Amino acid sequence: MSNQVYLSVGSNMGDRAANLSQAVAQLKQIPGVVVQQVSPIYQTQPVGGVVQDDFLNIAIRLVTSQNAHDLLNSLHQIEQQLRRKRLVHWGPRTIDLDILYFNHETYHDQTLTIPHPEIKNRRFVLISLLDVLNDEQLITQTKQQLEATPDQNWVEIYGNKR
Ligand SMILES: Nc1ncnc2c1ncn2[C@@H]1O[C@H](COP(=O)(O)OP(=O)(O)OP(=O)(O)O)[C@@H](O)[C@H]1O
Ligand SMILES: Nc1nc2c(c(=O)[nH]1)N=C(CO)CN2
Repeated sequence: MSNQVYLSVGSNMGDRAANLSQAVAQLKQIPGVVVQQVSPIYQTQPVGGVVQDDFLNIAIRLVTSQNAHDLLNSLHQIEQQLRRKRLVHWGPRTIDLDILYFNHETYHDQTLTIPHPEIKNRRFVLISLLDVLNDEQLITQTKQQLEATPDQNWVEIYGNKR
């Protein structure tokens, strides 16, 4: 379980809170994954210009023995099980699971970019990530990114469910 990973999870279709909790439950079932912390749920204004319903978003801290590509495949399986359909880029979705950080690695190929390139552009990611980070370097960096982000979309606590 040597890899420290942070995820962002979002839903804006159907029973959004149920979608998030099912995604967390399914993450816990993946062999070689231990979920360590889940942020509060945030209700967030859609980022990116597509007119669509508000999202619920969470961030997750986990450790895994899987490599990044195997973890991404596992996340895609969860998305398929929750019947995500990819129709519109940055558009509505029952569930979306993004890898934000994988250790302190940087990586890019056709299927995977780490760190996720949109982190600093998304307040909902920065705010939820700060709830689960336990890495001083990333906490400092994330606070700086939050102060500097041009994203002005609202982000509010949705509830106490985890
Ligand atoms: N860090 C990453 N986490 C998750 N997916 C990634 C990552 N880097 C690249 N991808 C790739 O992005 C592809 C498209 O993802 P997706 O359809 O979820 O994009 P999106 O949710 O519309 O946009 P965004 O990734 O900016 O949130 C995935 O199939 C995956 O291969
Ligand atoms: N508020 C919010 N906006 C988004 C989100 C999201 O999860 N939350 N995901 C997107 C594409 O992944 C695009 N825009």
